[in-house]
Amino acid sequence: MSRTKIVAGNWKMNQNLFEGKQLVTDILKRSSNLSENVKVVIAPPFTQLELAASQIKDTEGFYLAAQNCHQEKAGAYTGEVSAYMLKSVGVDYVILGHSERRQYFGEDETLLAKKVNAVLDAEMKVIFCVGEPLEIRDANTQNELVKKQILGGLFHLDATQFEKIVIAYEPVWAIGTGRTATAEQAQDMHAFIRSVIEEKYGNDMAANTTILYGGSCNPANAATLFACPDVDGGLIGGASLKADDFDAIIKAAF
Ligand SMILES: O=C[C@H](O)COP(=O)(O)O
Repeated sequence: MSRTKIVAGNWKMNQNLFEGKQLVTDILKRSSNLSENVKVVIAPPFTQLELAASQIKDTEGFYLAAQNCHQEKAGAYTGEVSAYMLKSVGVDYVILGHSERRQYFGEDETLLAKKVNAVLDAEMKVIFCVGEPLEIRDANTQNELVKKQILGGLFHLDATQFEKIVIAYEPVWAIGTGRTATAEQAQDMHAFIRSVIEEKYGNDMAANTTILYGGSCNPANAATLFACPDVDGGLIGGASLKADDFDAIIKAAF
């Protein structure tokens, strides 16, 4: 088994250019000299990407992600940004399927499958988010929903393409709420996701796919979550906006 551990900071719609520049500087000050088996991914807003790319370019172990992209390469889509454009500013990963995109922008599996293709065509990797809202968790049908999200968004890919996918499990009820999934809940879902991957792509792919946990992850709970055998790091929201907290979470992944 050779899984890459990743700690990714999703800034969401936060930080102007100057605040973001300072945040990257502060993170680099604390978290450089990482071991090679942990990757740190910074996902700032579009406006920050080019600058952040120049700030991290000489620091080993740091990578850049965008938070979304359009599914087409170019055209009359006012206000949109394509994967092809993101690649040209040095983006390595694109986050797709985040529950906020699903909820506020109506993104469904059909659209997400096209976006996944666009990112892979542009030779970047995908951090594909899945996760259930509270009512699904309360009804104990979270496995069915997460399986449907993975099937619809990713299972059209061949094995070579699927190797470029990182999955992030983010229970919607834990995002920005301070209510974290227990280590047991996270482990159960991550193991289930691995079993779903195994059914289609086999044991090696299942064992090698990086699966992140996201949802109110912070310095106090990161080590416990990351100690779960099927949790390979985290997708961090609020705590990624504070350099000290993000650094502590990164160090919990070692
Ligand atoms: O993408 C990140 C997640 O939505 C988690 O956000 P949070 O850490 O603020 O709960």
